[in-house]
Amino acid sequence: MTPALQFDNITCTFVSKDDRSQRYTAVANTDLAIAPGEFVSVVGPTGCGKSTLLNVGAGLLQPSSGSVKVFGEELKGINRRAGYMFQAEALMPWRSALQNVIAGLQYRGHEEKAAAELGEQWLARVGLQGFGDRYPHQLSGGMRKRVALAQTLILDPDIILMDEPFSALDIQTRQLMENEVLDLWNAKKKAVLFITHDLDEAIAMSDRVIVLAAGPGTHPIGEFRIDLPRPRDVAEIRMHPRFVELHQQIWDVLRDEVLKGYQQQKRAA
Ligand SMILES: Nc1ncnc2c1ncn2[C@@H]1O[C@H](COP(=O)(O)OP(=O)(O)OP(=O)(O)O)[C@@H](O)[C@H]1O
Repeated sequence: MTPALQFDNITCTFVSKDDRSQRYTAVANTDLAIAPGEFVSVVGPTGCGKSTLLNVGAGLLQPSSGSVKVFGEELKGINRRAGYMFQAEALMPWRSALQNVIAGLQYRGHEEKAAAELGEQWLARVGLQGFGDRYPHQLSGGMRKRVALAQTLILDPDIILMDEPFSALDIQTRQLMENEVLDLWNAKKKAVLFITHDLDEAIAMSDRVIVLAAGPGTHPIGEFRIDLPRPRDVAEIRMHPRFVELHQQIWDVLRDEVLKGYQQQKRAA
């Protein structure tokens, strides 16, 4: 089957922050393929290159070498078949929740009334019925994330790219959001590339977990199929004996990389 998103031998180098005459290789020779409908998480130590990889998949960053294919076609420019959700707040503070949700439809030239109707449906789907006229500052952090989720999914992307979308939330809200994402994903089965440094979150959500090495030159060093039953409740699945087993196996690979990443950050500080 043609992958929804395929990274072929991706390398990304940047001008080094410490010495501008040097280049820093963030990602090196990375291959990764995500099947249509597959939920793949990428975990790795802080600063290893997870976001860099996601930005390459989004078409926001041109790799130094290698190529990205989207449903078999070479990606040039922005990945229009993908929707994104980033860690940082992405809502426009001057727009109401509804106007934020339908922003992408408006940019694509959809008719206003139909867009607003669909927007209301999506607000209801993420549990925000009746909140459409609130502005971002009038919503809690969890509600703002729900608006951002609706804003991404309303465009019905074939690929969803998420970069630690819930890391700023408290644990209960986070688990609620994770379950909501899983429910929505279960209903439509899109390809998901989910970046996180939280191994529990990665296992609970995914079909497959990829472990990246500490930088420089990060690349996948482990790949684990998550053969846990679905549908899953992210809080309950953590008690499953197979979850504990998988966690142990993946942590065995990830632990050393996290330690290396930590040492590097200490040296850089
Ligand atoms: N535009 C850039 N210019 C220079 N260096 C960069 C640039 N973007 C990323 N880097 C460097 O590349 C490395 C990887 O960064 P990246 O943000 O991809 O890591 P990450 O794994 O997502 O980190 P975190 O887990 O902290 O979010 C870091 O050392 C970062 O400083």
